[in-house]
Amino acid sequence: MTHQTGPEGGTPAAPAPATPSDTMAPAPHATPPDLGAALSLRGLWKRFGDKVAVRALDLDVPVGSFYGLVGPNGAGKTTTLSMATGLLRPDGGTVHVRGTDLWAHPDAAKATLGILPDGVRLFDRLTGLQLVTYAGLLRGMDRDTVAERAHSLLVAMDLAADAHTYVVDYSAGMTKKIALASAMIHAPRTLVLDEPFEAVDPVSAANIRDILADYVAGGGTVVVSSHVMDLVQRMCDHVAIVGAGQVLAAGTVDEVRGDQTLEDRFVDLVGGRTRAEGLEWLRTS
Ligand SMILES: Nc1ncnc2c1ncn2[C@@H]1O[C@H](COP(=O)(O)OP(=O)(O)OP(=O)(O)O)[C@@H](O)[C@H]1O
Repeated sequence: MTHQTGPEGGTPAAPAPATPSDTMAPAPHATPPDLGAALSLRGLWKRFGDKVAVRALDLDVPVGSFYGLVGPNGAGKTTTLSMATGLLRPDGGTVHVRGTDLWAHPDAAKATLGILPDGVRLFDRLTGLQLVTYAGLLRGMDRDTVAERAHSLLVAMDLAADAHTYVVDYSAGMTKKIALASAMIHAPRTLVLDEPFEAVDPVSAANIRDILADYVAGGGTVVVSSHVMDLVQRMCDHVAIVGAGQVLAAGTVDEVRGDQTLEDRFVDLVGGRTRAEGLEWLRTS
């Protein structure tokens, strides 16, 4: 269980204290990072101009968990994962990857991570095979191992027939899959995947779920952000619901959802259901 949950499990986490001026003051209840966790975030803050995207966010991802991060649009999921993986420097707070302070020792921490960022451009003038190979060589792997794994990954992602197609000519789903293959080639201990199933067809999604489940069964840790509650409920063993840059609830999926579906729990915590008023003009009959 992550430290955000109360003794009852998936109860809402105490809201991080918003200081009157929204300064990056550490939370008074601050607990030290969990150095045994796959990922331990403490007091993360990120601002974009006047907008506070992430506000004193704490999260612990246990080793060997399949962790879902869910939240409404603009909740701060991508910003959090970007800070947690070394892509975006936090304004405040710390990130520990299995006990290593990521922002103090980025090379050591990042070597153990595989990352599928959201919206980051790939070297799309390479073929799929070249891109995955390049990712392996960049990680310092030898050519024979890279060639062997690249082949296996392309088969697993159902991309073998398009191994020699330029990535720029891939569909959105194919691009997602080749980026995922590139994130996995060095057999990282932790995979952090931002919306890995977006635009991916159902058969490929099921194949990817199997690959990730095997990876977790073998001791790996997966963190995925997703909007698809049903998928998270079926696939993940832990979940954090994020809203307005804070963790609203976190723990095992059963703890967080209680006797509700995860989707109902999500709507309860996040709110925001609106009645479509003023759209009468859309009715055609
Ligand atoms: N580079 C940026 N510049 C300015 N504002 C940003 C930037 N990146 C994110 N934001 C803002 O920070 C907030 C959190 O954005 P973020 O992308 O982290 O949300 P998200 O939970 O991943 O959303 P979604 O589910 O829609 O992908 C949003 O209000 C967004 O507009």
